[in-house]
Amino acid sequence: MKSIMEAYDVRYSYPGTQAEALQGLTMSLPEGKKTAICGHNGSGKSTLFLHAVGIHRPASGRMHWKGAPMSYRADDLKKLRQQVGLVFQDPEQQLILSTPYEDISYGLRNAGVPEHEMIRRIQHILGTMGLEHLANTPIHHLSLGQKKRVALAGVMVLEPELLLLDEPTAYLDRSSEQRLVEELDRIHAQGTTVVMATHDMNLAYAWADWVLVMDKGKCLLEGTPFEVFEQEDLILSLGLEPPLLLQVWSSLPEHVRAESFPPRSMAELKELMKQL
Ligand SMILES: Nc1ncnc2c1ncn2[C@@H]1O[C@H](COP(=O)(O)OP(=O)(O)OP(=O)(O)O)[C@@H](O)[C@H]1O
Repeated sequence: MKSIMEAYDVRYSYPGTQAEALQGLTMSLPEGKKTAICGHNGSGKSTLFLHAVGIHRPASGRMHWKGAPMSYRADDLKKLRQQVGLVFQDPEQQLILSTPYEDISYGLRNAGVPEHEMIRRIQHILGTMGLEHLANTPIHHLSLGQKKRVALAGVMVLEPELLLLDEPTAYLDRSSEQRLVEELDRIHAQGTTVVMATHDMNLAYAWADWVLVMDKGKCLLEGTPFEVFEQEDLILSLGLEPPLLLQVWSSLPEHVRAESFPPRSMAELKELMKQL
């Protein structure tokens, strides 16, 4: 599997702290896939993302982008941040201007995109993300789900090759979550590598092609969702909840499991249940 970004033995401590947030992190993100990075609070997921866009720099070890060591020169970082988009967990940290239209145009303006091209790209992203009617609404009037979509639009308008999302579904209701996941699938289908950090094992299992599990600033496990989550004892020992679909699957009779694949959705589980 070709990787788009790698970390090699990366160590990092926040200024003024003793403890290391990344403690020799080695991992790779597969190109063209949907990857979920799981881990409990403080395992280092956000710190990894901040390294991925060059906001933080390893104290030791290396980050690689597309097979080459990352360069921290200002112009290279500017280029990197157009190719690697990061959506923060809290949209308030990301949305700085007063309306979605202005906010989405900010990155394009910074990137020096000509005015006519800027207008075309903003109209396109507002349309594809169903945000046209909110374009000139004050951001503080938007719901959390709407703010998260605007923050995503502001990153996607730069057409990154790698999209990183930190807890994109946190605090969203079921329908807003569904809508966001559909949006991510659409973005992925158009060729973007998509990576989300999440606490939601059910979502990671159902959505991802590839899963990384982090603990104490290291990557402990990686593989397909089934390969990772079938290691139930390890998942539990890391304080994570095994996905519900797999818990139900493992309680099905041996003969049903022997003749089928583990379900990735409720619909697939219901089909299996008919065999009982
Ligand atoms: N700005 C900061 N200053 C000091 N320490 C920090 C800072 N941000 C994170 N840390 C510490 O670094 C470690 C890794 O935190 P990080 O936010 O990367 O984890 P995370 O897996 O993203 O957690 P969460 O799921 O809660 O977002 C934690 O011990 C955390 O307390």
